[in-house]
Amino acid sequence: MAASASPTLRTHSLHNSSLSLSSKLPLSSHFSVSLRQRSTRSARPLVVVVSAGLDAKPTVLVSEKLGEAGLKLLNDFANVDCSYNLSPEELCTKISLCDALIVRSGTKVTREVFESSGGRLKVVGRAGVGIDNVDLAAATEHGCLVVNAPTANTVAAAEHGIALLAAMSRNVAQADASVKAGKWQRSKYVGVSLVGKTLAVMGFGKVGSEVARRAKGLGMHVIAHDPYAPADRARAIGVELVSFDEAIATADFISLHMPLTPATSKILNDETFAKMKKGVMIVNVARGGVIDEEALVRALDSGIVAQAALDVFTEEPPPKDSKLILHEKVTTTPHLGASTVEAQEGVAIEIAEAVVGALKGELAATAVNAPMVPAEVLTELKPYVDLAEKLGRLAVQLVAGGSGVKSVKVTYASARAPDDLDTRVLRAMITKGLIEPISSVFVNLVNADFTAKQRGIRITEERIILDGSPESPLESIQVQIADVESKFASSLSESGEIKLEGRVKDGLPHLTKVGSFDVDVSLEGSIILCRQVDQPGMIGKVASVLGEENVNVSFMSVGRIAPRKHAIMAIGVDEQPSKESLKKIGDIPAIEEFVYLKL
Ligand SMILES: NC(=O)C1=CN([C@@H]2O[C@H](COP(=O)(O)OP(=O)(O)OC[C@H]3O[C@@H](n4cnc5c(N)ncnc54)[C@H](O)[C@@H]3O)[C@@H](O)[C@H]2O)C=CC1
Ligand SMILES: O=C(O)C(=O)COP(=O)(O)O
Repeated sequence: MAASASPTLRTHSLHNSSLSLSSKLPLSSHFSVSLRQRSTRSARPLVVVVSAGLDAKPTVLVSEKLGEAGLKLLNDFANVDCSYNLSPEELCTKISLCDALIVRSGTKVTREVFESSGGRLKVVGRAGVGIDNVDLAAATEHGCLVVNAPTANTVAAAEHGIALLAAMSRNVAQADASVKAGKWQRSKYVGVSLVGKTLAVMGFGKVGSEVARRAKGLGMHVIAHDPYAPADRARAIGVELVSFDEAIATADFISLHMPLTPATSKILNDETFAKMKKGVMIVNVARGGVIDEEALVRALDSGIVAQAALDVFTEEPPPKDSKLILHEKVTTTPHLGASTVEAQEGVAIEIAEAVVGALKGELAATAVNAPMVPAEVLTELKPYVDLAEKLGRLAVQLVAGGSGVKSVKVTYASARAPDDLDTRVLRAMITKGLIEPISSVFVNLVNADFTAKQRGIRITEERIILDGSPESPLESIQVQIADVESKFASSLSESGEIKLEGRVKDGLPHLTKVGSFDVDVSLEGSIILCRQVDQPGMIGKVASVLGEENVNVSFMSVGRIAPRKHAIMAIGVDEQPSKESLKKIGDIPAIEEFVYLKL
């Protein structure tokens, strides 16, 4: 066995993962960005994704118009069904035949869609930024990864914001309609200048900062409000970050660029309009729901808001008789922010690559409902990911029928500083190993914590901080299941939990401890664990039973507490022995108990 660094007595509890995944994972695009910003190890952090486990060509349903370049990428890999304008019922019917779904903002991917998929839907790709039309909690619960294309339409949306700002300040839409109606009303459509005016950018993310940059070029004084934006990024382009109240009270123009979340829903309402400068002008290319539309009509009527230019609406398309749409001080476009030729090609490629990659089980850079793990961290953890799943798989098979798994403790021994070892992937894989052998649930990184919680399994994690070299991320992983009976009593620790420990040796996962016995078994194929009276000839006896049935033994290892007392023999087998052979092993007089475990 590899010499392990000696543990110090310092142990500390990491965190209790019994929280549901959905409550911990990003529920809005801004959250996923902030996670990304936290990563210091990689410029482009990635996410481990679902392996779709597809034998045949997968089917991808594209429910809204997607750029040709993206369709080509999809067609090279999958059967692509482009069905636009599906009713909710038609979508629910089709989805059970699809492995992936690609949408824009016009398709509502509701809980019913995930339920109707019968577990086949593995990835939803949003060809754009906003994922407010996708029920993320339902996606997570169904183990479905949601990816978006967060960058390719940023400039298009920013340019549209500027276009609306300029058009609105000079009454372009109203004047155009008037000329077309045969009028020539030069004095009616005198506008206001942008130069020297204060623009408040609400939401200083990708689009907001591009709008700010362009507005600076127009000679505007730009301030921004964004509780999560780093001040240095704002400073770098000469923008001051201010409070919400200060932004709306000092602005001549307000441009909205935040995601629609519970916190931003109707953030412009009667109360906040009342705090604005009389005559303020408002641009919205974010989401209709961030404005209370009825309150906006009142603010337009009272003159608080001089004009509004809106690309997005609470209901799309809005009702034809909407007072807001028909208001003479309102300029509208039908959600065109992302609709440039260039942006649509870019978005289509970005989403097609993400969806194909996810279906292949590769890493996804733009997952919005799974933890982000930088690529190099993942590469390093790969053998430990295998080890984690296999330990979970073995541990749960040791549980005697009838005793439900409730409490699992995972202990990581490592010389790395706690902040330098991200265990979310390992925890998810242990959960997968624990749950999949005893259920029909497909567990992945997206739904692992949620599934564990749903099944009442509380997983706690602990770290043992080792002295020694932090070169390797982990020395060992230990999985303990408390308050259960074991099929194999020798797997119980002194305090009565099922306890397994594993290590990575030469890049391969090994089982290194069962209960209090040291063993050394490479974790592949299947394993027979026997407890026997430690005496000569035992290995030969078991091997000959297996040999008679032509079951290939890949390795054997014996661990004992003291010579000539009890020993545990771990035998790796390539084929599954018959019941008769297993019985014969059990009948060998010195064998006190044994168990057959599949990996
Ligand atoms: N009209 C259209 O066709 C398009 C609309 N969009 C929408 O534009 C919005 C922004 O998109 P991106 O800039 O790409 O997203 P982003 O995630 O890069 O930026 C959003 C910013 O809003 C901030 N934010 C979150 N909560 C906030 C709050 N309560 N107050 C102020 N700021 C808050 C976040 O910290 C983040 O910096 C999204 O709603 C997106 O759906 C994006 C592209 C096209
Ligand atoms: O990317 C976004 O958030 C958008 O709003 C663009 O929507 P669309 O893809 O044009 O339906």
